[in-house]
Amino acid sequence: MYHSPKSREYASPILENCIRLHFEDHLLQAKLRLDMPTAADSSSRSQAHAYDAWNSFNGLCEAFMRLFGLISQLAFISQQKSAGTLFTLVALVRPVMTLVNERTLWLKPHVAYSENAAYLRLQSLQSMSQSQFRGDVIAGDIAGWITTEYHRARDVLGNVAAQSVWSLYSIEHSPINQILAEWAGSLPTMYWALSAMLAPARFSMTSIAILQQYSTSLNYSLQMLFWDFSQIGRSFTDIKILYEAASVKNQIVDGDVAYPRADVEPSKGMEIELRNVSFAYPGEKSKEAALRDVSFRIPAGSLVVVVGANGSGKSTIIKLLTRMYDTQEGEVLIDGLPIQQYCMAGLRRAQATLTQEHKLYPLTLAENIGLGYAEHVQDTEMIMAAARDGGAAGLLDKFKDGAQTTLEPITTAFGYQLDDDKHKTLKDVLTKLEKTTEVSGGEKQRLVASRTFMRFRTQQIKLLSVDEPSSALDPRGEFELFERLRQTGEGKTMIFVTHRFGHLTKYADIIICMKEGKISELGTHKDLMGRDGEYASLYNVQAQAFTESEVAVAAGKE
Ligand SMILES: Nc1ncnc2c1ncn2[C@@H]1O[C@H](COP(=O)(O)OP(=O)(O)OP(=O)(O)O)[C@@H](O)[C@H]1O
Repeated sequence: MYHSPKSREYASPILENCIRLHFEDHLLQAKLRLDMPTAADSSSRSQAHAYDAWNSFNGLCEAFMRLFGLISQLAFISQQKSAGTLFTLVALVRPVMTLVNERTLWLKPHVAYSENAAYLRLQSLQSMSQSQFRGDVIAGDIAGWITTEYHRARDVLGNVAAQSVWSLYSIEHSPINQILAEWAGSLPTMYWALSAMLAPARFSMTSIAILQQYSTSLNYSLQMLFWDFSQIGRSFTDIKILYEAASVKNQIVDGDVAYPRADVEPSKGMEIELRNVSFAYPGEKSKEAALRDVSFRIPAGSLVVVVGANGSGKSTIIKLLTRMYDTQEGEVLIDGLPIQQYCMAGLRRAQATLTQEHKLYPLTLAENIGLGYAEHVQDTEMIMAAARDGGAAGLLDKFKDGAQTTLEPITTAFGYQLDDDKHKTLKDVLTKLEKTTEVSGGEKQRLVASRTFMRFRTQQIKLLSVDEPSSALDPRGEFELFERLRQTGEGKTMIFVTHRFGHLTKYADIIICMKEGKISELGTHKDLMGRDGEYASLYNVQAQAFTESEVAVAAGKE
């Protein structure tokens, strides 16, 4: 059969597409028919991918082609007068030895996982560079802590090999098999040479044949050398890309003025002013900017409540104050100086934020809370006190390992070629390893809130920004959290972004009401209620809900 590489190049993508689409359709239907409990059960969750089908098909074709090639080669050699069956057997010794001695995991159903605490710690810390944690890492100023802990874990790991499980498994522990295989590789040459010596008349072409064999192996060695060099070239490119990534310039440029400034009267709070600020998120598709010509001034130590409809720009104000972004127009002034002039680390050390975007780290509960004050991450007493403030103390008691529990640990476990019926024991092991400890959304919010209370213990906080952190909390939990935050932040500047602002309004010095990226109203509760505008309407909707529920409760009692 004539086989053209060009025709293969053309046909292969078409065939791959057909097979892929066929199996994608098949998998889609298989997944859609699953009910909720079955889908949640990891042992029955389909781990198949449509591209596996193509890979298997491709692999099978290659294997058959190779087998066909081998049979043709063997048939050709055994037909040669000067070679015969004995030579064919001699030529087969090495490939057979290699095949028998090869330790490969690919053909065995297996479950692999790591138990090495230092390795798992390294993986957890590495995962904290992912974008989902960026906000927390920047606001919490814990990049330094992560790096130190990473180096510590690497020292503990020492020389323990961290390659993939497949390469670790295939490493030959004794070199004897390898040496024997090398010798076996020379057997054909020895056969030719010996035969030529015993019957020189029959082997007039012997020397040429040996030379031919040498040239074949030389050719092979050269090809391998070429391949090695191309690999080295690729490695250099990879290293270059790595270095380039590390030297990419941040868009937010650090300032050099230390915060708090020595030339400003000491105060417990931070003075904030926004002057004609307009801001659109980089790459945002919306035609409207998130903030448009926003101006206000918050004296140090004020309690501010920001209200407004979804998407009106409330959270964006907090993001500008933590310098997650810089304004495109207008100015943000902190204690009278543009925010860009301050050294970011100092400015962030003076801030505590609590938002719905904060995440749980893949670390212990103690570290999740303690990282609010990285220097005291080992201080159990302080952590427990912060957990009590955040309403998470009861939660820590719930677990067998208490504060040392890791809720969402990095999992290194995976299974390969496991059949539901045949490999039940391995499947059970995998299910057990994959199990994470589940907590409710409200419990997560309590843990994250405890981290903020831990941060207060640095005694450096001058601004507390709270952005709707209580969506999953029950009403009592939310009320208690806001009360504790308010009391802990007494005297500091506090900004609360919330839709449920009823119980905060009586403490608010300033209420900012946002609408479509602009300030629609600004003043005290009394002022704004008197105006009977946007704020009054939002307030009345809440008040009405309370009144209606009271009427319903009263009606139920009758
Ligand atoms: N990271 C982002 N990238 C692009 N656009 C964003 C981003 N975050 C917010 N926006 C957009 O900016 C506008 C203001 O969003 P913002 O989150 O400040 O509103 P909000 O008043 O806090 O809303 P909510 O009450 O729903 O939390 C919205 O139109 C939103 O879609």
